[in-house]
Amino acid sequence: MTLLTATDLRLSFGPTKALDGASLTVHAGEVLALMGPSGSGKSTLLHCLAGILRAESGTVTFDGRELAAMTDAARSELRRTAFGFVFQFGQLVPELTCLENVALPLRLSGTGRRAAHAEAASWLERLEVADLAGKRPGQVSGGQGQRVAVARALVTRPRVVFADEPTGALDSLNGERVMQLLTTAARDTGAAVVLVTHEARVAAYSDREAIVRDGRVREQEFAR
Ligand SMILES: Nc1ncnc2c1ncn2[C@@H]1O[C@H](COP(=O)(O)OP(=O)(O)OP(=O)(O)O)[C@@H](O)[C@H]1O
Repeated sequence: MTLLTATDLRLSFGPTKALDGASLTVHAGEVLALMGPSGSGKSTLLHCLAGILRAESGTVTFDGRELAAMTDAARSELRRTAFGFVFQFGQLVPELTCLENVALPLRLSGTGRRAAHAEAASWLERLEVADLAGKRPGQVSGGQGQRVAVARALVTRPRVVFADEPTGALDSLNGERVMQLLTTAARDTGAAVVLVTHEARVAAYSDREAIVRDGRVREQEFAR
């Protein structure tokens, strides 16, 4: 089932054509890796798909709704409820404990403190970092922080998780483990994952690879 579609996206930053007619389809529940050379437009495409950036032309449709036609409030609501995000670093709130960080998206959606904390604790356990619940992000390692970030991205049971170089700051062992945990949890909950990476061993966890070159999606391959 088609979940998210980008059609003929174009977006320039000054003279740089970051997207130059990019089209892509994301199917429900699949893990899709966006690969390609540095500067080819992968992050820009991810941000347009997630409704963070708006293309100058072209359309992005999620579940039959065109993002650009939605009000800002509706788009924010969609990002909060249907989308999860994992970035390379810096996405955890430093003043909050790991448990509070994971509970935050639920609290913002109106879930009570006790229920949000219970759900967050179960996600920390799933990501094998239950022992970090009371620690602040500054007190945990990079790999542990990314596990907490994955828990936070999945706690609302989103339809899509957008991950931009989620293992980019980790060594290969930690990176592989984070990818295993992310893809297993996403498959368990039925979330699709759109993943930007330049590492083949990270892309190996995907169902499908799309190659971005010069602001376009050149190939979409079924990896395995
Ligand atoms: N905010 C911005 N302002 C100016 N130029 C930008 C901006 N964002 C992206 N670009 C430019 O647009 C092009 C595409 O960038 P993008 O980050 O999407 O590429 P990428 O494929 O994700 O690269 P990398 O693999 O190095 O992260 C690059 O030439 C980049 O320098």
